[in-house]
Amino acid sequence: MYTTGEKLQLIVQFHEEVPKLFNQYSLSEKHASRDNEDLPSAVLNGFASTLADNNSIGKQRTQSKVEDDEDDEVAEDIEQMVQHFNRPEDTEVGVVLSFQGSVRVRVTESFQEDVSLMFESFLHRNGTLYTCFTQNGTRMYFDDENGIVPFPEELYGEGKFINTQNKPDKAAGDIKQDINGSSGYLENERTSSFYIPGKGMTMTYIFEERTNVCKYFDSDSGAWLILPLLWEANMDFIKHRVEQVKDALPSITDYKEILAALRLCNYDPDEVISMFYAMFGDSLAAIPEQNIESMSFTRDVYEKERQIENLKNQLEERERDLENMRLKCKHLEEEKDHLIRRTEVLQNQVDQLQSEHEKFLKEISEFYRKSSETPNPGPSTLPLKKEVFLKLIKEAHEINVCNNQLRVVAVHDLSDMGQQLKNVQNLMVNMKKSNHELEEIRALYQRETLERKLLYNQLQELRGNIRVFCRCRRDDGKGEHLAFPSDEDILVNHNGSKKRFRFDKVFLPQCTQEDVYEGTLPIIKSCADGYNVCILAYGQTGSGKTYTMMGNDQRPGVNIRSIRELLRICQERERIKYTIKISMLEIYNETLRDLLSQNGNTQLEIRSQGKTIFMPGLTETEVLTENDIKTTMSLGEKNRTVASTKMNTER
Ligand SMILES: Nc1ncnc2c1ncn2[C@@H]1O[C@H](COP(=O)(O)OP(=O)(O)OP(=O)(O)O)[C@@H](O)[C@H]1O
Repeated sequence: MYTTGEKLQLIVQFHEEVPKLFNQYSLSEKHASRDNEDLPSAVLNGFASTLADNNSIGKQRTQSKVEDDEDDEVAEDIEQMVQHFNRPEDTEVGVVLSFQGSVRVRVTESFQEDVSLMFESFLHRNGTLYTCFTQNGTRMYFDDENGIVPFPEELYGEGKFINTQNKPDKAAGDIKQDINGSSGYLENERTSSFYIPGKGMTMTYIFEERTNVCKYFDSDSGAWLILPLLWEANMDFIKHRVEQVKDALPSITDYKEILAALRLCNYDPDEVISMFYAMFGDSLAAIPEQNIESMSFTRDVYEKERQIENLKNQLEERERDLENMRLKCKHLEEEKDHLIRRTEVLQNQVDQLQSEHEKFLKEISEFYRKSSETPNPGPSTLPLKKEVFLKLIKEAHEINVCNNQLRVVAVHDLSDMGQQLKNVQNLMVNMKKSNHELEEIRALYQRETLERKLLYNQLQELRGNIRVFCRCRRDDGKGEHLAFPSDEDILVNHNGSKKRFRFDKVFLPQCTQEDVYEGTLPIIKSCADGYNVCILAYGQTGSGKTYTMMGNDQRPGVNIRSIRELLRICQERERIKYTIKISMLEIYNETLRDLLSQNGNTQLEIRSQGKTIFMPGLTETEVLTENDIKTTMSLGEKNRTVASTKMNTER
């Protein structure tokens, strides 16, 4: 994992010259681990009970849980075969099945006959289990495509029949008698035999016993339900007991196996230890190194799962905090804007009052000046008439009144202005405080965003740095060769044999371009956080690599959608300056060609310096908008098409 600062580059390779190792490694690794995991449970749980008519079996019937996909398939096969032998509706058929032992089909009185079929299991060396039976001297089996067909002869040399026609021995009969004291066709229903390495064929019997069961109260259904194994594994009470068993028997590495044994033994670790000793004896003393490794690996997986869960919770909590802060920030910003507007209004009022005040003072001083300049007509020079004199006194009085009124108004206005100034000062102080608070919240927000990003990328790393997805293309012309038992598995049916492949995710033929893109979205986000990411399409010619990566105008592929998302993230993060550059190159017949060069045909060389691999002269085109991307990519596409046409003509 490298951090690359601000430079992001998405290199898309188109051709299938990419080493196959990449895919094969992850496939074989996963498949191998699954095989190891499944073997004990496939064998131990190989008991299916399918009941066409429960009543016909009475109280003794056994309902075993088939916990494995393969077991399911076998049970299904058997059911299909039984249907093949089924009679019309008026016939009751009671069936007791054990696919490792024998199967009896009892037909009631209306048929007046008993039909007994012996079922056999054939274990192919690739792990496929075939359930066969013999009809008219021919060994048959149920094939998913063709129904019931003769068992292919070529398979005989590729595997072996297990527990073929194992008749229960005397001991089994004795136990049966002791326990039930009954006889009849149900006699061996719980009896079977099983091959134990080192011990040979060993008789088994299903005992009915009371055991403690750990349940939880499910408030949705209002019922007490059995805890799934994985949940139970995380309970301190259980963990402690599992550790006790592990400490005593380090060679027992399968966590699930210990848990299952604990369940069986009433959660008594001593009993579990005794049971394992009885089963495996001295071989328990030898501790193969790889078992210890695998044990610590299992522990690591649980630990990682817990970490992922914690990280997820932390991430959610941070996101909630961030949302609150974002709201608070927004609120403070609005308050700040409001205060600024209010301050501006008040400032205008103050300015207006001040100019009015100045104007008023001017008027007063003008008035005084004029009144002092008015010549005092002396009694000697101007004989003052009585009326004029009275008029002047009246006017002087009025002016005095006016003057006093103006003084009152001026004093009032001045105190008003003082108050307003005080308000403005308070507002300014508040605004500074809010600004400070805003800065603090902004810093906190940035810190939280950074932490969220780190947690997010940590989560991605924990989920696995290399993820292999498989997209299956619709092909209406060909029959159904693929089955999809889960989101992560593909079952390939080839000439009657089935092979299971496991991926991080399987996209069914009906999955859309959006679905596939959704799968890649998390790593696009990591790319914007400065991590190197690579999305690679690999597959047979015509399998849909170009369609998935490029798509068309109506259904754009992963490339266009990813860069669209990158552009969106870059625009959202205003404070960071991102540069997005595109390079396109093609590898064909061991030759590298720069698809964005001027002539579209420049050959390139690969060089390495330390751990860095680069191609000197590879064109990098900067893109700013989605249109730029489309133009650049269609230029690359055009050069690619032209080049391949040329090559075709040359051949
Ligand atoms: N999921 C799909 N849905 C619809 N059409 C598809 C799908 N996948 C592929 N196709 C179509 O199948 C054809 C072959 O696909 P595409 O060219 O993508 O294969 P390719 O793996 O890139 O082949 P090559 O290796 O020869 O370049 C194209 O016409 C494409 O439109």
